[in-house]
Amino acid sequence: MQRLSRAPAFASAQAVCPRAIISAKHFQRHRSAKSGSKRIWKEDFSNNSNNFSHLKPAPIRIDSLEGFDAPVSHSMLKSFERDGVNVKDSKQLKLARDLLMIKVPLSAFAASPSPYIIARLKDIRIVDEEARTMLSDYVNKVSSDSLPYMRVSAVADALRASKPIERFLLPGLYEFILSNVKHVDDQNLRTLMKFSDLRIPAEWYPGARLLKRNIILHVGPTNSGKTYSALKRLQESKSGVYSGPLRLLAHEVYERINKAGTPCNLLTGEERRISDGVEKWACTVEMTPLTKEFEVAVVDEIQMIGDEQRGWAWTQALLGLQAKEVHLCGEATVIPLVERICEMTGDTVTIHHYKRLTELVIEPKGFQNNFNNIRPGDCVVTFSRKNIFALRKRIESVGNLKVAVIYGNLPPETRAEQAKLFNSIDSGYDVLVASDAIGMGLNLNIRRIIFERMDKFNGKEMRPLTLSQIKQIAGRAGRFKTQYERGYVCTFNNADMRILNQALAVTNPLPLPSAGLYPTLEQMEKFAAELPEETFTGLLDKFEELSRLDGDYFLCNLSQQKETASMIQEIDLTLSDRYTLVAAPCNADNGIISASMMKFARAISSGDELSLEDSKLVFVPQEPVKSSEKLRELESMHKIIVLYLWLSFRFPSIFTSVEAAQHLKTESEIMIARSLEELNGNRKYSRVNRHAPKEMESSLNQELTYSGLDVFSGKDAGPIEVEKPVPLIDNDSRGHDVEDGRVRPRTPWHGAGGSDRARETKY
Ligand SMILES: Nc1ncnc2c1ncn2[C@@H]1O[C@H](COP(=O)(O)OP(=O)(O)OP(=O)(O)O)[C@@H](O)[C@H]1O
Repeated sequence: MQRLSRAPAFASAQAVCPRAIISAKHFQRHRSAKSGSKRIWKEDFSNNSNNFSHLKPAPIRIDSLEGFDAPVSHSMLKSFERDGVNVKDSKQLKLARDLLMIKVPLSAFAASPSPYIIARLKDIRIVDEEARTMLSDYVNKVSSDSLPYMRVSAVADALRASKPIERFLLPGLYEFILSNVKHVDDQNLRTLMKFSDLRIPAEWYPGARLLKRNIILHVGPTNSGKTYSALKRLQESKSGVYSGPLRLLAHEVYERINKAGTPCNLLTGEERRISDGVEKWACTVEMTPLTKEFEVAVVDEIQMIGDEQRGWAWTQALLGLQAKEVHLCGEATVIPLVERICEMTGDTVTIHHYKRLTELVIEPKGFQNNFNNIRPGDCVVTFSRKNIFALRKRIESVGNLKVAVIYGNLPPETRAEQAKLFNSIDSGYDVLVASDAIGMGLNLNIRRIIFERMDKFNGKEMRPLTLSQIKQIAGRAGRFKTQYERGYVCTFNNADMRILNQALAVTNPLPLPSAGLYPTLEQMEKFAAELPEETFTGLLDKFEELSRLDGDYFLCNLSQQKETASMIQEIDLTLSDRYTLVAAPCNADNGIISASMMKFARAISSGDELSLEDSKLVFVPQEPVKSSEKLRELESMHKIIVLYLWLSFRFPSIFTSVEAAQHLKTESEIMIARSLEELNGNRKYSRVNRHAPKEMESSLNQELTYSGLDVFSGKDAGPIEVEKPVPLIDNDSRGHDVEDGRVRPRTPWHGAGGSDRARETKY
């Protein structure tokens, strides 16, 4: 692997930086001499946490406040009144509430900094007393809302969105240090911070900025006809594009438009049906064409702009689509965010509100843990694959009912097939057992949604469902113009009914605080040129650490990309290849899929053609499989084929056997469907008898508190009385804290690279 040499970064930092010379204005105290050891550092912080007890929210400054349109609970209002807050002033109230929210995490950030923060400060030669002072001063500045680049509202929004708070506070801390500490000054670091500056993403799309766009927001609950109206405009237009979250939805629109007699192209990660001169497009949102001009664009499920992993694709579509009329369909929680973004881009915003077309009723008694209560048209929602099969077995054993299943790991085609079986009166299928994969993209004739549980494993821990998830899933019951126009919803366990009642009573859920971003290839190339020795994972880490964002944006979680990057690190590839490969649909936790990814990456590295047959990675059995484990393997085979197809569009000279791959894909889908039919779960369903989730810090809890509702008491349920929220008066638009940062911190990863080297260097 070709490498460019450079001096050890930290050594250069030591050479350049003199010891602490702290600006007299901001930092009166100097760090104690000769106390640089880690041990002393740790003791200093742990033993002196009381030193930070003076950290109190500063007095409210009305002139710096932002709009606030949410209700608060009576008890909170009373407590603010006692503290002298004029609760009739929405701005004062918002700041008081945000300050209350950030007080403890901010104090903790300064008083007990994590080893990560300590290490970052040490990197820039700030340790011990100086570091302690720095953190304390920074936190005081933040809580007095006087730093233009780190506002109280932004910190509170980050907390509400469960963002890692220290990650959020770090770029601001760097900025604060560089504007106040003279010894931290480094050209290389300034350059790195410049290339990772993500504060004005609207500028990345000059084509769209040249247009006067009208953004039409269609907001409302599920089943309210939002997408129907937007698609009508698309159909009437001369040229237009639909961007949806799922391959299934892109296919549906593609077929609908073609059926109506207008030719339409299809563009998804792994499928392209494109003809010259065709002016209508249906795409998955990541594939949205941003260089073509359209009359009308429709972006579906716009609330996914806040999705931790995929949010960037919606942001890119919103900022970059070149269409005079851009229709966004989704939840009302996006309104303030879209308005703020459009204020920046200069686009006009028109909002259309929708109401549910059908009635949704909460069954007061719930399901009462009785399988004899299952009826045709019911959909039981649970979140583990094993539970799905166990429940199917149990339901089929109790009554004379046949159960279809839908879960995320199934190919979209199989999910659509199962939905069709469930919807059809003649298929013999009566009941559906499904995961939250039913929340989007499927037309389902559901009479009643029954939540088997209200929490879900997120890869690390069990987390309560978010309000948006509960509403999205519950809203699937009762579909317009089907036999079940009135929908019902309940839970398996009585204890969960309280959460369901509360969640569905919320009419003003927490607004989405920010939109996702992802570094562009150009940004990564420039950034990498400064760090030619760095691995791709290291580059992503450092980009994440240094990137500065306006409060309306967040950097998407790059952990999946980093996992793939680490996996293929030893393979000789260009930066651009790596950038492409880390975005591939690849689950690094799945052994078979990651082994395939390695083989594919090696083929790209060598430049040798690789057919799917020759790769010997995929084996599709000729008979249905009989166990859940074997089915899982078959599902993985399908994913490898999809990965191959995905790569075939990006590296067409390497992955050439597209037709054979498509054929294998269809074969595997057929075999998965047949296996599903014959598979008899071998796990017995055991009823989970739990009370409502205990985590009082949960995101749902926060959302409910925000909405002025009482949160889980842990008591057994039944319908509850909902406290009436107190509406507030003002609804100002939020200002932007965009500023031209001029100061950057020194970091230890100093590279000597020029910008042209990134292309030459193999990463
Ligand atoms: N005016 C209408 N005439 C006929 N059918 C309609 C009309 N409006 C909506 N529908 C049908 O009602 C169903 C729900 O509409 P649509 O998919 O647009 O809802 P939505 O608000 O986008 O919610 P979801 O998130 O569930 O997609 C669809 O089957 C749609 O075809």
